[in-house]
Amino acid sequence: MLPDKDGPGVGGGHSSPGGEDLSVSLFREYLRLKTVHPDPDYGETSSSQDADIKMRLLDMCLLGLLSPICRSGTNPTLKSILLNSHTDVVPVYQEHWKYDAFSAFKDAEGNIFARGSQDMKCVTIQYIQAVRRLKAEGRKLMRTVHLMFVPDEEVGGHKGMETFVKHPEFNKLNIGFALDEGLANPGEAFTVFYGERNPWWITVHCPGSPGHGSRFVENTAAEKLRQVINSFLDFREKEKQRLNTSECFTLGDVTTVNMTMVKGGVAYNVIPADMDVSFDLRIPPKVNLQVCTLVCLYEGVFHPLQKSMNQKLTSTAENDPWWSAFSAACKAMNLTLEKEIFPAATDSRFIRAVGIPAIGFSPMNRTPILLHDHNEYLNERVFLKGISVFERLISALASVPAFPDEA
Ligand SMILES: CSCC[C@H](NC(C)=O)C(=O)O
Ligand SMILES: [Zn+2]
Ligand SMILES: [Zn+2]
Repeated sequence: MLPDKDGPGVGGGHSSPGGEDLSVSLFREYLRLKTVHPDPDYGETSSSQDADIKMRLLDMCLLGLLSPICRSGTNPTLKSILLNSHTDVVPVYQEHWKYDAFSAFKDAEGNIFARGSQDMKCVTIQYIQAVRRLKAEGRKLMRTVHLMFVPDEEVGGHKGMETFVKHPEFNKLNIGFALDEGLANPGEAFTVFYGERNPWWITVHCPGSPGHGSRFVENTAAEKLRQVINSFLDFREKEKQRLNTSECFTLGDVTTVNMTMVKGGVAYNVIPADMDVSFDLRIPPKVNLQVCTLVCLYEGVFHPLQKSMNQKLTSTAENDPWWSAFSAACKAMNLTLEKEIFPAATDSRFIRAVGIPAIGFSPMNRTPILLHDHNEYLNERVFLKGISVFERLISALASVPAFPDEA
């Protein structure tokens, strides 16, 4: 995917014969690669080489490719900066799209429509182009910068970042601070995420007495199922009220509960011996997870598919060196930041879990949140501004002075 030195180049006002900025052309080219679940084609994303950036493929997982790329710093013993992005995208309902979701169609306003335009192929190309611009300008970076392109984030990261953070190769990168994906902001401000809610995907099994569909059988599975559904949905209603009645709350501050699957039954006239109901819960980092576990156990046997217990937050204290470099660079660019807890789950949770501070940040203001939605798009001007934003941020983060224990 990465073009050669003679390829599209660093953009920044340089345009292709069609008059399009070269970075935009590269972005659209990347959007056309079908790295879409359930059968993402990761092949092309990792096939090319780049003369500016040293690239290594690590094929340690069964399905995916993990590709750390490094731009060496002048002091390689210092902790490095990780710019992480996932290469996979979620499926589309093509019939609901105005344009082919993998054509990267650009309309007259410069809106580029494609799956992944917000989540998160924009950020991948912005990182690459920002690092190249720094290189082209001859800027020396004190700390090494690693770009990592990981697979399978959209299906839980098991064959991607979850595995990679435990691998010795990850350790060798000596990462001190990471950037990963965030969300668009419809207003003027930019949202930054310093933590995430814990995803719990649980199935409650409701066994009961079977019998003929014409009788009043006691203790049926459906009665148990109803109790379970009622208590989960009652809690959902309370949390929804809490969100709607407090101005200071965002989605990341409350627990969401959604019933997402129900299974059971074999025939109209046979009372089933069991029924299953599944929920997607997202629990804020400050909620006591032990209590949640007890509540769930009280409801019945449950089999968690996802049950993240990681409650680590990244410091946004004024005196934190990483945050202070990040926020000062944003201030210098007159960007207003809104700090939030990420409502869903990203690879940042695995990075934070191994003790590395991570900030979720996709520089997309004046943009509706359309990740996983129909007609996902990003405007080319917003995209291009993001490259300049990352250029300043990367430079600031790579210049964070050595800590006493790094000397
Ligand atoms: C829990 S693993 C699935 C990850 C997915 N991430 C996003 C950003 O949509 C989610 O939160 O559902
Ligand atoms: Zn994403
Ligand atoms: Zn996603």
